[in-house]
Amino acid sequence: MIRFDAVSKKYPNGTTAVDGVTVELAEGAITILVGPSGCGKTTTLRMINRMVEPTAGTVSLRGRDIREVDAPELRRGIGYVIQHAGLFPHRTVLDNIATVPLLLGWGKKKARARAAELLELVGLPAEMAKRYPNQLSGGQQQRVGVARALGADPPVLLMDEPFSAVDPIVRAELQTEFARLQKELHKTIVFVTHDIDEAIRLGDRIAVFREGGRLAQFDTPERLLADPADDFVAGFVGQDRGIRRLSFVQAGGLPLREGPVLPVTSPVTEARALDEPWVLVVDDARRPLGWTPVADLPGSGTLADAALVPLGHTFNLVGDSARAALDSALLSPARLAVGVDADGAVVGVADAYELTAGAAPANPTDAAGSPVAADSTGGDR
Ligand SMILES: Nc1ncnc2c1ncn2[C@@H]1O[C@H](COP(=O)(O)OP(=O)(O)OP(=O)(O)O)[C@@H](O)[C@H]1O
Repeated sequence: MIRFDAVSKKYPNGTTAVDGVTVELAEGAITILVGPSGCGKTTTLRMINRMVEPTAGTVSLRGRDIREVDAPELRRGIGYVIQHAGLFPHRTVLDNIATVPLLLGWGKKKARARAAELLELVGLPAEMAKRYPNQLSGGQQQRVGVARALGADPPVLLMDEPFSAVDPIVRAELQTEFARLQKELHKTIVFVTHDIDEAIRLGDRIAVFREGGRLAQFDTPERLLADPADDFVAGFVGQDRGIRRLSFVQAGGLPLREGPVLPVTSPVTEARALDEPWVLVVDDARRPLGWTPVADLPGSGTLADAALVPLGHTFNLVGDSARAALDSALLSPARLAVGVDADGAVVGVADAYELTAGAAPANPTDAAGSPVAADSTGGDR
């Protein structure tokens, strides 16, 4: 656990970068430091590995004041990843990753074996080991940067805007990989970003800083969205926080109704009798085939003769979030989200109003469910 106790940093030029921060960062969790430019995130991060010394207060790691620990010894237990990866250009990928084990005197063979393991861990193919950093894409370089920081298996990882220099698609990939990696590794991670979406996606806890280096709120992503401490935090998390919050509600608890759902073998007369504008046509295993507008149905025959309009997408009651469900409603031609079970069979439908009424309790502390790991519609929470 990393503890900041009334920590301030005033640089010699008079800038107060961090002002009286008291916060406890949990072991084995990802804490995100987020806030506008110049609000003291990097300074705060660097005070953990003594690259910056506080001018007041105490930073402690597992109960020990870090001033009592030799900086090199302290840093051996703390990996550090920065924007643009900061790789050594004249060393191969493998040697870059092996840097810290070599510094620790592991011997070349053991250090390289470890580096090869890490290359695989971060999802890069073995043949990249011999390349030089400039022969990799930005995203690949960042992965190497993460692998290098993990070299000596440090319990703590500091990451300063590690994914900011890549395009949004690669960035999303890196975030997904990083979340997967952390599930395996359970490191204590402190991660700086100015991107609130990244913070919400990756953080177990988020520290929102305001200008002047003060902590505006320290909370779970869900609480931050549901109950921002003040106007600054509300503005920073964005206008659409209500929708984003739905990412933290499991779809399993949403209220669904039977809806206008009929097997493809049903006569068209049955579809008309439902007195609904759209009917969802399903196969014999209740898997959805498509929506059909009742007004366009042929005069006779079965729904097999009906023209089907694509569904948009369904949402899964196991594993998807309420946000995926809402998206499903908004993209549906019938404006009805289709909830399916693990076999893809239709369980029920709901419109956007029904979904959000069921998913967003008035009292934020009642919010149902825990964070949903992955959102099958693209996870863009
Ligand atoms: N070495 C330094 N000397 C003087 N002032 C500094 C120094 N490093 C940072 N600052 C100032 O301290 C404040 C906080 O900087 P810091 O880099 O911690 O902010 P940040 O939130 O990480 O910013 P960004 O998102 O732009 O990277 C800024 O006003 C910055 O100009």
